[in-house]
Amino acid sequence: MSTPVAPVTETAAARGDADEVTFSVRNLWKVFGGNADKVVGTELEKADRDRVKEETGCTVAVRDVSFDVRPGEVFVVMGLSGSGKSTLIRCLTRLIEPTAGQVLLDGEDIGTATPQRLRELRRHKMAMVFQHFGLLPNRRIIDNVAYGLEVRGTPRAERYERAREMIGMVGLGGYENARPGELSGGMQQRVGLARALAVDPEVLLFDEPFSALDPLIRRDMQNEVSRLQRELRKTSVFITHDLQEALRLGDRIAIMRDGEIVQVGTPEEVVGRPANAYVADFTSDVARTTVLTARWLVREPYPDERTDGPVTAPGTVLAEVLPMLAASTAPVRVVEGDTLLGYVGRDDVLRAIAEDQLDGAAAVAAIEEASDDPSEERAVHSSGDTVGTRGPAPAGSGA
Ligand SMILES: Nc1ncnc2c1ncn2[C@@H]1O[C@H](COP(=O)(O)OP(=O)(O)OP(=O)(O)O)[C@@H](O)[C@H]1O
Repeated sequence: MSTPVAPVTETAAARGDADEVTFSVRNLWKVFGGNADKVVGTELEKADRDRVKEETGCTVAVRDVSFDVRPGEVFVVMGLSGSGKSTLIRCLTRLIEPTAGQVLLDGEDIGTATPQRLRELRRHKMAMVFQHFGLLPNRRIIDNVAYGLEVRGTPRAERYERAREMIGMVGLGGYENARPGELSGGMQQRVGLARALAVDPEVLLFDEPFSALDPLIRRDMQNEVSRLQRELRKTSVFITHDLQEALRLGDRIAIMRDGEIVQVGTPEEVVGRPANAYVADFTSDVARTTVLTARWLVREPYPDERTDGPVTAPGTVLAEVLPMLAASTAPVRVVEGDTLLGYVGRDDVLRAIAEDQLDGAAAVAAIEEASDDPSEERAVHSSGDTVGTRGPAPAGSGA
């Protein structure tokens, strides 16, 4: 092929510059109960939650969690109720004191910050959006949005100007003087969002912000967050128990189970190459063609294959690649900027669809079989990143 083909690694696009990190979380633990010191650093560290509870009366809410959040990314933490998501996000700001481990924000150790420094960080660097909005009911919308700036001591005219701007940004222009009780749930959550954005934080923390909203409004709010994210590129940690929400919003998703992170990966990695049977089961209802993109399947051309097919971007989902392939006998050319990454043909997409037809049980069984090798299991847990056995080989590997 005359055009250079960039190496395609599974997470290169999502990872960006791996050296840059906003949040760095290392071996974080939260054990609720008076005997926490009898758990971390003892042989009970490895015991399951029930045994720890039985022997010490403690609840292991977060267990030895490590991950990095990179500047500008939306890092979603997803898990069922009780998996430890809320505890984890609260440990990031020390709203809950971690039992052990380290949280660095831009390299600064949150754990050793003085109460005053912690207040400064919470006021200037981070803002939180809660499930139950947390609005002050007797204050007007504009006062609620300006609240964080008021606490910071920003002059009145300046904070109202900024609040008005943010209210406009979330689509609530005209409601400045209304009270929260006069607004619908979705609108109140927009106020919550405007309030968080008003302080121009470096990091936005979302704790199940849309769980109380009905499905259509919820969808609306997800689109709103996506739009704002495209415009503002705020580093965000987003907690949800809804897989579709995680897939829609996350640049990367961490899946939690019983306090542990079982996989961290892009939506494609989590759906296309689940790290274990639990994740496979979790994602088995997701239509792969709506999540996997051309980048996932891209390959070198076969000998004598036509190379004049339609052009598409690597981020195009397979559901949209399909009609292009139906209209052309040549494979699609996957192009990013000026670089031809490679090709995706009918067979490639058909194979991906065929895998989608595997029933959940078959997929889970295949993964269970693959993860019988204990070294693989260790790899998943030690790196915290995706190390699966399924998925296509990268282009250039001869696959
Ligand atoms: N203050 C607390 N004291 C004792 N146990 C707690 C406390 N807070 C949470 N837990 C326990 O820690 C575990 C993790 O709870 P957490 O609320 O973090 O999970 P979650 O994934 O956010 O669930 P949900 O979505 O239901 O809020 C649960 O077993 C919960 O009962």
